[in-house]
Amino acid sequence: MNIPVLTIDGPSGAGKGTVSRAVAKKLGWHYLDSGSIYRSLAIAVLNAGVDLHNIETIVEVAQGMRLDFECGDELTVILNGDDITSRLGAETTGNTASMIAAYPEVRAVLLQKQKDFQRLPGLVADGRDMGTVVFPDAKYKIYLSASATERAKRRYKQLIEKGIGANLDQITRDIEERDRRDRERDTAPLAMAEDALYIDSSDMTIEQVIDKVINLVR
Ligand SMILES: Nc1ncnc2c1ncn2[C@@H]1O[C@H](COP(=O)(O)OP(=O)(O)O)[C@@H](O)[C@H]1O
Ligand SMILES: Nc1ccn([C@@H]2O[C@H](COP(=O)(O)OP(=O)(O)O)[C@@H](O)[C@H]2O)c(=O)n1
Repeated sequence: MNIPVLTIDGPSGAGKGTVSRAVAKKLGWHYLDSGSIYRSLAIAVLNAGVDLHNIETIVEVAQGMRLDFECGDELTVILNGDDITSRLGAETTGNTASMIAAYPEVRAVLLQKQKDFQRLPGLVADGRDMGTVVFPDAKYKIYLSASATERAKRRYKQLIEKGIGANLDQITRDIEERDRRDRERDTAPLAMAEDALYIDSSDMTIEQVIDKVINLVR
């Protein structure tokens, strides 16, 4: 398939979403926020009151989940007819997503849903395993990171700006715990693809990161 894909993988708070959206807009390409698929499943599982160790039922919820993405200025996500956008960014959602994302059976159900986003004229795909598992043949691959302290500060600021109560120490602990879980899981762990370009954004502005990524593609 000759449809170009740019993958941007990395840990929580590195700037993947911000950079991916800006780059997709500049290039006129589609955008896949794969984390929002795992986050939506987390909400579906929490809504259904399923025990997070009950893999079989989580897989059934994933199979039956109907998701619609509406791309305006902000991404709107409709889960089984309900607008869940306001719940997507919560830390509980991200942490639950990271727990259920560790199950290979869950990842297998969500794989094709993600591949289907590859459409002309191109795709920017953001996540943990975009360059390693979902789009291993992608033409352009980035691994975007930043120190855990810097990522926690960014996440804290982002939550406060959204009017969501947050505690910096708790967020730092959550980020470290999520990093560990995402890196150590057996299936599709967070890892840099061998052919990816590594960018550490700790001391870079958002614009500097966007320029670097655009230069890679052009
Ligand atoms: N280079 C940067 N410098 C400062 N803040 C940044 C930078 N990149 C991203 N941010 C901010 O950090 C927060 C998290 O970014 P986001 O794109 O959601 O990260 P990710 O998708 O990797 O979790 C956002 O509020 C964003 O504006
Ligand atoms: N491609 C992906 C994307 C997300 N995820 C999981 O989903 C969680 C939430 O992803 P996200 O990209 O929305 O999280 P943030 O980086 O925005 O904090 C991650 O911690 C991962 O465990 C994944 O396993 N694979």
